[in-house]
Amino acid sequence: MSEPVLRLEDVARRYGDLVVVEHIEFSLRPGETAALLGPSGSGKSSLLHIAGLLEKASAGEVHIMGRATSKLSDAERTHIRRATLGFVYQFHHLLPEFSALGNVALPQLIAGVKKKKAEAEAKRLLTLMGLGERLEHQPGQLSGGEQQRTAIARALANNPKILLADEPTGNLDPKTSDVVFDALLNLVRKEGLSAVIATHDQRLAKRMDRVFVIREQRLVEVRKEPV
Ligand SMILES: Nc1ncnc2c1ncn2[C@@H]1O[C@H](COP(=O)(O)OP(=O)(O)OP(=O)(O)O)[C@@H](O)[C@H]1O
Repeated sequence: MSEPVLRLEDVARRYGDLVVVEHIEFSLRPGETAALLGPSGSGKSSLLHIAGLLEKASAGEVHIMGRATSKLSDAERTHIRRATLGFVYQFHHLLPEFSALGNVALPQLIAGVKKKKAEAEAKRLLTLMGLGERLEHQPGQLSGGEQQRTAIARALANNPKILLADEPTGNLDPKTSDVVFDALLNLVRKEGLSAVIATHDQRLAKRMDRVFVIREQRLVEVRKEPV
């Protein structure tokens, strides 16, 4: 069996006296996709932020590609995050003055990739997301679903190993949500990525390899049975 790309070991998140989650054990292998379900306020975003090294756990350890991260400096955590992780949020956070191509190329340019190569990769990803005809459109000229597909392409632009998505279709109508979710899963599988996707939508969750739910501060694997 291959080593997990992501492992949470006895992780807890507390805010003062409020225990959001505790004793969280989770591991994800290369190429696996996992859905993260749970009622509003149960801690899905908190867990994704901890797994994505955006926040520190109150207790426990986060291993990324086999490396324990809790004792690393902020700079080292940022380095691992940029090299290994891609993020998609409910709201796309695209830069309005840049084209779709520019938005997807930008993280690569920041990482030091040459402009021509960055734009070629941006074009490849946007085309895979069905936006080959929309490369020069600015976010304001794109539909909500197209904006979110651009944000997904941007999350994959630095060739991450793990995609972390927080309600990536939560802001879309059901039909658009299906189209965007399909595009997301297809791209994740084609690129051989692992992914954790927080969602309220059990129907979408069932299309992932594994299904987890946060219940009474704990993470429970429910697989594909009804939650
Ligand atoms: N910075 C903070 N300070 C205090 N409490 C916080 C903070 N951030 C989150 N919380 C609390 O932690 C709990 C979990 O929040 P979180 O955003 O992780 O839940 P969620 O499952 O993602 O919710 P939703 O589905 O509504 O986005 C909530 O009760 C929230 O109020």
